[in-house]
Formats: sequence, C-alpha cells, structure tokens
Amino acid sequence: MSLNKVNSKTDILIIGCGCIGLSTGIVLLKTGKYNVQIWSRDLPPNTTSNKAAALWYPFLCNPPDLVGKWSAETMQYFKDHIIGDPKSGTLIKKVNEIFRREHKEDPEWRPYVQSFRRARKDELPEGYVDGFAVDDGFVMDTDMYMDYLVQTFKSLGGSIEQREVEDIREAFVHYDTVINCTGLGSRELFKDKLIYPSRGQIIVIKNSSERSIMDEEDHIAYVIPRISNTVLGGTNQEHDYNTEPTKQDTEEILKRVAMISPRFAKNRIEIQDVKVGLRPSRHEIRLENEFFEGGSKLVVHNYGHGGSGFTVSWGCALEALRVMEAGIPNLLFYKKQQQPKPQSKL
Ligand SMILES: Cc1cc2nc3c(=O)[nH]c(=O)nc-3n(C[C@H](O)[C@H](O)[C@H](O)COP(=O)(O)OP(=O)(O)OC[C@H]3O[C@@H](n4cnc5c(N)ncnc54)[C@H](O)[C@@H]3O)c2cc1C
Ligand SMILES: CC(C)CC(=O)C(=O)O
Repeated sequence: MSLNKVNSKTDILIIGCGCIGLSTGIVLLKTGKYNVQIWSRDLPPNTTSNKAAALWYPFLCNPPDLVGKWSAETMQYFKDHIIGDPKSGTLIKKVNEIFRREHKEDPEWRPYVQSFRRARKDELPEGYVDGFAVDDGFVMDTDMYMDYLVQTFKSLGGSIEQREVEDIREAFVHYDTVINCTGLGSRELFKDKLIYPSRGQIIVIKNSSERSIMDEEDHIAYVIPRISNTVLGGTNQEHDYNTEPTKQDTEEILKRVAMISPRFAKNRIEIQDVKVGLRPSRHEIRLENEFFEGGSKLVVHNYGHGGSGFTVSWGCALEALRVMEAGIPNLLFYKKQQQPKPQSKL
C-alpha cells in the first residue's frame, strides 16, 4: 500500500499561499521526495503576508522557547540561502528595540540568538533608557520577497492553483497528506476559534533610515527601512476585522514614530501607501499532525504565527517537514488497516 505517488514522489497539497505556505512548499520540494501543489483563495500580493513590514524580530507570537528556536533557524536559513540573492528583496539591517524604562530581563528568545546584545547609549533616542540590539537582523521589501518565494517555489517544480477550500474533504479526494497553512482561515476551515485577527496598519514612505527601530513597551511604534522605501507602524487591535486603513490610525502612527525617530516629524513625510493586515493570532503556533477518516488522511497544521510569520517561517517549514514525515508511517498503517480483507479460498 503506498500513498498517491507520481514519478515515485509522494503528492502533497499545501492550502495557503502566504509566507508560511510558500516556505513550507520550498522546504518540501528541496528534499526531492515530494510533488507539491498549493491551493489558495488569495495569491500574493493579496495575502496578509504582503501587508507585513517586514523584518526579523519575534513579536506577538508564542510559545516563547519554540519561537526562539524557529526564529534562530530562520535567521540561519536566510544567511545560508536568501540574503545573498538580490532578487529576494532582503537586506541585513541592525534592529533596536528601545524602552523608556529599564528592562532587567533579556527577551525569552535571547538564548537562541548569539548576536543579541544590549543597546548602547548612543543608540537610544531622547527619553529612552534601555534597549535590545541584533546587528545581523534582516528586513525585506515584502512584495518583492513574496514574489521571490513564488518564483522559487515554481522553479523547484511546485504548482499553484487559486482555489478556496470550503471543506477539507475536498482535498482528501485527491490527496492523502495536506499541509494547512491557511493562517486566519483555519478559524473557518478547521473551526479553530482560538485563532483570531490582530489588526495591523502600516504607512509606506519614501524616506529611509539606517536601522530598524521599535518601541513596543506601551504602544507600538516602529521604523523599518527597506530597499525601496521605509515602513512606519503600527497598530495591534485584537479581534478587529477592519481591513481598511483609518486616518486616525495614520495620525497616531505618525505621532508615535516622531517620538522614536524625530527625523520623521510629520511635515517631512511623503506617504506613498497605507496598508492593513490581520495577523493570524493564537495563544501559540499550531504545528502538529491531525489524522482524519479513520487515520487514512493526514493534515499537518502550520498556522497561528501572529506578528512573526516571516521571523519563524523557515524554522516552522523545517519542523512541518519533520512532523509530516513522522506521521506518514501511521498513515500507511491505517490505510493498510482499511484494505478489504482478501476472501478466503475455502
Ligand atoms: C502590519 C503587519 C506587520 C507585520 N510585520 C511583520 C514583521 O515585520 N515580521 C514578521 O515576522 N511578521 C510580521 N507580520 C506578521 C506576518 O505578516 C504573519 O505572521 C504572516 O503573514 C502569516 O503568514 P501565513 O502564511 O500564515 O498567513 P497569510 O499570509 O494570511 O496566508 C494564508 C493563506 O491561506 C489562504 N487561505 C486561507 N483560508 C483558505 C481556504 N479556506 N482555502 C484556500 N486558501 C485559504 C489565504 O488566501 C492565504 O493565501 C506583520 C503583520 C502585519 C499585519
Ligand atoms: C516591527 C515588527 C515587530 C512589526 C511586526 O512584526 C508586526 O507589526 O506584526
């Protein structure tokens, strides 16, 4: 008994074409063992992923130890496979998180990130007394990076179909193994009411800056310099489904950003775009196997990355591969169990 195979490779379906689905698909294809297809309701640039800032920095995501591990693995993957490619739209950029009050504790992800250090006094704007620093963080022009992921996925033989899945059994008609990378979509598709939107608004401007800087202490304020523009943020409105930008949020972001980076005083900013995305927030990332149809169908869940999807994407993709390959023997066992028993000759 074997799984659906073509040219001796096992067919895998990924549902979702955000940064998580694409990274997971690329990791599977690179093993040379799988044919991978993506079905997705929205394609880049119309995904939440495309609305991200984006930079490497663990934020609004749990569980802390695994987020630390997956963030570090993602940083290494970027250094080994992505940063050097100009088509990727990525840049190494120092990132500073700054605080108005002394912060005795290091971040929980500190043990996993060797380059972590405390901010120097000269890196702290007026009114800030403490901070974290990661000199080898990276930022990405999000749309450019998402296109890079799509091209990489397709160049490795992956195929993408724009298709909404209303019932997971639709997928089971053609596939034994499905990887669920639907982000907030899991709330409907798998009735997971633990996942909810955290609304984030950002402003895209022409100016640029030499480093990424953020204050997340009492409210969110950040400046993320990228290749072709700079992103100012942000907001975090839980359970808010409004995907339209609001003038009030734009004003609020500009006011906060002027405090962490005075050079961005409102009257010197040329706003190019304002975007809103709904972070797929959950008490913790769901990355586990779930068996269906008496164990003969396997879904690998990989969703709920909150404000850190890019930061943990490659670590989670590698983990999803490991979890899936640990689950496939069970799948074969259950499928065998369901084979009709051969009729006795007597
Ligand atoms: C303003 C903002 C700034 C951010 N900045 C950063 C940052 O700097 N760094 C960082 O690491 N993260 C950042 N994030 C978080 C990051 O954007 C998310 O964690 C990440 O995009 C989640 O990726 P995903 O692939 O799971 O979700 P999505 O990008 O939402 O992809 C889900 C996919 O599943 C598809 N789908 C859903 N349901 C179905 C269905 N039923 N059938 C078929 N397809 C379906 C969707 O169409 C979509 O293609 C930011 C988020 C916001 C909003
Ligand atoms: C600067 C980042 C921490 C922003 C982010 O991850 C977010 O807004 O979700």
